[in-house]
Order: sequence, then structure tokens, then C-alpha cells
Amino acid sequence: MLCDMSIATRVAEFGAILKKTNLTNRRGELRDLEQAMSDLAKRFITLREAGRNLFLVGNGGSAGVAGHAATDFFNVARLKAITLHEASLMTCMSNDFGYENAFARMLSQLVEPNDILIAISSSGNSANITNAAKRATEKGAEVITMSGFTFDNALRGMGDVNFWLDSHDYGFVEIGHQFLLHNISDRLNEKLCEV
Ligand SMILES: O=C(CO)[C@@H](O)[C@H](O)[C@H](O)[C@H](O)COP(=O)(O)O
Repeated sequence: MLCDMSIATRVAEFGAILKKTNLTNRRGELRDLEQAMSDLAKRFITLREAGRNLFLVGNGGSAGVAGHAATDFFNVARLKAITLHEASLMTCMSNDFGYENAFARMLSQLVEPNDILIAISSSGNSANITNAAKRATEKGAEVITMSGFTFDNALRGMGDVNFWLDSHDYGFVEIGHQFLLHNISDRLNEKLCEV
């Protein structure tokens, strides 16, 4: 075995990374995780009451994370939640405007003030995700970023709320993001608990 992939070791490592979840605001100020999660759940309730939209973007495994979370936000939390990586539209936008501009082009047309964008990138340095975050902010939407890898990755400074996981391991960062998003949608699940 090249490295220790035992379940016990991986669970311990994953738990330690999650416990250290770093959450900052747009000014880079550190926020208390429990308070911020509670505030976020309340923010999603106001989003639902206002009939505004929730967009989620990511590449590769993070597109999968976005898709799972969008399903939970739609089905469990009753939000207008959608991803933007439907193959036909994504390939059209990428082919016509460049991959790095694809999500931003879509958001130019779709996003409105007081919508929310969740921008997910493990490295925090994928240009199509940082461009999406920039465009959503320009359009007056609130931006939540989820990243990992280096502390000073580009995405981490671009959101109103910025989650950062202290790991360079794609598996931990992706599943960690999924866990955190699930925790938010679970808070809006009336069958599980009330905010
Ligand atoms: O799932 C994985 C790795 O676990 C890959 O598909 C990974 O998501 C892709 O390489 C992405 O392109 C990585 O982009 P990013 O999350 O760093 O922005």
C-alpha cells in the first residue's frame, strides 16, 4: 500500500478537516461557523419567501456536488435551485465564448439582484468559477464560495460568504463541501428540524 487509506484513518482525517472549516466574509473576517451556518439557513428561507433563485456551479466532481445540492435545495428546501452545466447549453456557451466564460455568460442572462450563487471549486482557481462569482456580484446577487487547497486561492476572496477547507485532497474537499451544503438543506427540512 502506498499510503494509509484505511477507513479509520480517513474518517479521522476528514473529521479534523471539517471541524476546522474556515468561514470568512467579503472583508476576509473570520466568522463563527455555527452562527454563520444558522444565519445561512435563515438567509435561504428569505430567498424562498422572496421567490428568488439559487444557482450552483462547479467543474467535474464539484459539478456533481452542485447537482446533488441543487436537488436537495429544490426538493427538500423547496427553493428555486438549479445548476448550469446541462450539456447542450454548457457546450454551446463554451464553444461560442470560451470555457472560462461559459457560466458567466449564462449568469449575465439569468441572475437578478438578491439571487444567490454558490460557486464551488476545490482548487479555488478555476477561471470559469471565479468569472461566474464576479459576474453574479456585478449583477447584485449574493455569492457563496466553497474552496480548498491554498488559503489564498482566488475564489476565497470573492464571496459574501466563503467556505474554505484546509486540505489539498480532492476527495476530502469535495465531500466536505457536499457535507456542508447538505447540512444547510437539512436545516430547512421540516421533517428533520426547524432552523
Ligand atoms: O472529481 C475530481 C477529483 O476528485 C475531478 O473531476 C475534479 O473535479 C476536476 O479535475 C475539476 O476540473 C477540478 O476543478 P476545481 O474543483 O479545482 O475547480
